Parts: sequence; structure tokens; C-alpha cells
Amino acid sequence: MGIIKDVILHDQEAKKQEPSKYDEALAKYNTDLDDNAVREAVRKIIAEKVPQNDTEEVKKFLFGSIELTTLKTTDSETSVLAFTERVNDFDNEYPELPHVATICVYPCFAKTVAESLEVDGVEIACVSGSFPSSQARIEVKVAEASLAVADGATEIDIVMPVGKFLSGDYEGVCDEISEQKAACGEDVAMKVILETGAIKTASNIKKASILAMYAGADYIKTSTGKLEPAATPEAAYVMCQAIKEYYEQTGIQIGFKPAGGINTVMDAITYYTIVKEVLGEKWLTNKWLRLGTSRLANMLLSELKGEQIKFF
Ligand SMILES: O=C[C@H](O)COP(=O)(O)O
Repeated sequence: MGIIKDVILHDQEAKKQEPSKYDEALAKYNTDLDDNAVREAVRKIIAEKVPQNDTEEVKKFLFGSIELTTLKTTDSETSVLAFTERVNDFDNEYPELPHVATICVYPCFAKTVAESLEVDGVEIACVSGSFPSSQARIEVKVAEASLAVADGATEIDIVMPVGKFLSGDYEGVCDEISEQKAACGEDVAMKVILETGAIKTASNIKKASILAMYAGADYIKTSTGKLEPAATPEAAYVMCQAIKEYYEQTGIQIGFKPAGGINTVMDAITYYTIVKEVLGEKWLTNKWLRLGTSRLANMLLSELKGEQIKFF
């Protein structure tokens, strides 16, 4: 046992010391961030900018950016079918509102959604990559993504291997992300969940964002929603900064998805405002800004209609 432990520790140390192509990429960015400065920047945005976005127009936009999510242990084909049929019904019942951006489900339900969804333009997102822990062999993660795509998923949400990231194995992190992007293919957008509540510091969040984008992420996403804290305005601010700098360096536009713990309409308006202030108007479409949430749709609908509604 002692020898095995020594070998593992030796390999981990060796990996940390080998310079990888990703160290070169990281070196182009300032990843030495001050958490207090981030908190202060966010406090200012919330105090000065959020109130002006508390409008009907923004709320309608946010509705159309929702990734309507059901990720429950109790989900079944029957419940997922009913969930999808609510999205189908929505177009008829509220023609004045945009439809949600995606339906987000576990990969075993991709087929159920694909066979029953009738609304054009609603994407089918499947969590994958051994969601939410990311603790599985890469072969399993690749197979999970491939099977979901074969069943009709049009977007795949994977989880960054957080343990590897915290051990400093950036090459291992990026290899896993790249392999899963290859399984998705060019036409299926892949979101990489950083689980910001676990990696905690602004510097770690910036590094993970950069690594994920260089490794093939089409979107970066804050959280699984299965661990506390989930999305926070501070994590969103740092991730948007990273997306902006990556765009300046490479010309590649990457989407942003705050997800998990979006519990009020004001939370959603706060994320919208951070994206607007840091990334600008170019990101304010339901392609580039998504909100991963299981509760927001009913709350936004109630506010927009002026009465308590539980549609989904
Ligand atoms: O990606 C979406 C999240 O899992 C949803 O989290 P939530 O249930 O806290 O809204």
C-alpha cells in the first residue's frame, strides 16, 4: 500500500512539474485575482446597474434564455414526457412570450424528449460526464456523451474533473474535456460545468474557465446545482471576464450559463446585468446567455402575468 501511494504521489508531482501546452495558454491571462476586489466590483454592479434592468423586456428575454431543467432522482419517462408536453403546450397558451431555450435532462431521457418535443428552436441539453461528481473513467464519460447525442441530445453539459483540477493536473483536466468534445462533435455544443462552489477562489475560477475554453468548451457553466454554494454573482463576474479576455485573444465567442440556486427573478436579472456589463450586448441573446434553473420559469411567468402561475 505504501509503495502504491508513493507511486501515485510521485506521478502527481511529476505531472505538476511538466509544463503543458495549457500552462502556455494560462500564462497569457491574469489569473492572480483578489477575491475582495471581485466582491467589490460585483457589489458596485448590483447597486448601480441591476435596478435599471428590472424591466418587462429583460424578464421576457430571460424567459427565452432558460434551460428548463429537471434533474431529479425521481424523474421517469412519464414525468419527462409530461415536462416536455408542457413546453409544447406553452407556445399555444402564451404565444406572446418566447419559448424556453432548452429542456435539460439526464441523458437516459434524451430520446423521450427528442421524440416528443414539437417546438422548433428548443434545444435538448443532457447533463453528462458522470454528472454531478465527474468521478468516472473517461471511457464512461465519452460513452455517456456519445449515447446521449445518438439519442437526440443537441447540447451536452459535462462536469470538469474538479479533483484533478485541485490536484494541479491541468493537462488531465483538459484531455478529458477535449475527449468529450470530440464525442459531441462540432454540431453539438458542449458546456463545461466548473463547479465554482468547490474550486472557490476567483483565481481558481479564472484558471478553470481558461482551461475549459482552450480544451473545447462552447459554453462555461457555473454549477451542477447539486452542491452548495451553486452559482454566485462573483463566480459569474470572473467567468465573464475570462470569456471576454479569451475572445480578445482568440476571436472565439464562448457562451455563459449560470446554473443552480437561481431562486428569484432578481437573481436572474443580476446575472443578466453582469453579462451586460462585462461582456456587452453581443452576449445578450439566448444563444450566448443561458440560465440553468428548475424554478425560474414559473417565477418569471408569474411576474410577467401579474398572478401566481405554476405552469411547469
Ligand atoms: O443546470 C441546472 C441546475 O442543476 C438546476 O439547479 P436548480 O435546481 O438549483 O435550479
